[in-house]
Amino acid sequence: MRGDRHVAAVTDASFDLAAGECLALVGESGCGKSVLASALLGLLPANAQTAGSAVVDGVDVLTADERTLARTVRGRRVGLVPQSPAAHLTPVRTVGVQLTETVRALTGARGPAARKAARDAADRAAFPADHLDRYPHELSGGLAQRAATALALVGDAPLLLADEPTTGLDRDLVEHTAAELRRHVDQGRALLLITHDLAAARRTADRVAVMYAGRIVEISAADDFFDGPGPRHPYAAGLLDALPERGFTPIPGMPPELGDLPAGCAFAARCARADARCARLPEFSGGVACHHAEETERV
Ligand SMILES: Nc1ncnc2c1ncn2[C@@H]1O[C@H](COP(=O)(O)OP(=O)(O)OP(=O)(O)O)[C@@H](O)[C@H]1O
Ligand code: NI
Repeated sequence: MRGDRHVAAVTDASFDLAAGECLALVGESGCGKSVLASALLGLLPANAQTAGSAVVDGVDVLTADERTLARTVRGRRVGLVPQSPAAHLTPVRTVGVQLTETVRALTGARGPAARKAARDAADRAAFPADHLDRYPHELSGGLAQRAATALALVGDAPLLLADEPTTGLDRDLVEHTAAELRRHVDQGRALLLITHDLAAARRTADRVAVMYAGRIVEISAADDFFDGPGPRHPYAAGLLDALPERGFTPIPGMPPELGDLPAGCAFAARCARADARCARLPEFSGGVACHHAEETERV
């Protein structure tokens, strides 16, 4: 940022994701989820500084040059399911034409072969073939979502990245989108699902990663997280308790400014269990970053 100031948008994030697995990345607005996703697509702003590595199917996307990213990563190794399909699709071209263009760009196929590959991608995303000649504004929200997913599937990328794919959709459509994303996982793709919607995460994910103030503070199996024994990090427990069906109890206070983080645990100021140890940054170990995780009952 201007002057010498900087924002630690994502710090020490470490996780792996296997084929056929879905990891849900959850956390409050501004905690760094989308920045992490942008890093995996090589789409960080030009002034961003990175360290470490993020290997997707053999390519380190943090150090790869623009040409490598454009030719081998975006669409080919990582398929993006966008947050707002209506804004992602080109308004002046039909879905079929957009799909065919994407096939050409990613596979080099031409003519009938390209059109067949476009129809196949539509089919895999459950987009109806008789709607391929429609323009985006002629589609319902659900069909626009499937059209955008079809575009993400064209390059047969082993990793799908979905940033808030269910935001703004009504309940039926959320269920539907979650089920369809899960189907792609069951067919062998890896899915990083970024979401505010814990219900959608529960429906789709094998594991849950909770992010707070730029750090992953807990990673656990979705079954453990949602159904018991429950989250181990007090922040993760707070997120669950804030759900309407779990008492609607908000976490007191606000997350810290990422440009002005405390030296110790960033959650301590809002945490009922905070004590002197929390002035020191907790190590991430055994799936959780909290000084209290080992010695007490799960919260
Ligand atoms: N180019 C940038 N310059 C300065 N700060 C940035 C930049 N990009 C992101 N940030 C900051 O990084 C932080 C993380 O943003 P990010 O968009 O990843 O949050 P998020 O978890 O995706 O939130 P949301 O749930 O609202 O989408 C925010 O505090 C944001 O202001
Ligand atoms: Ni975001």
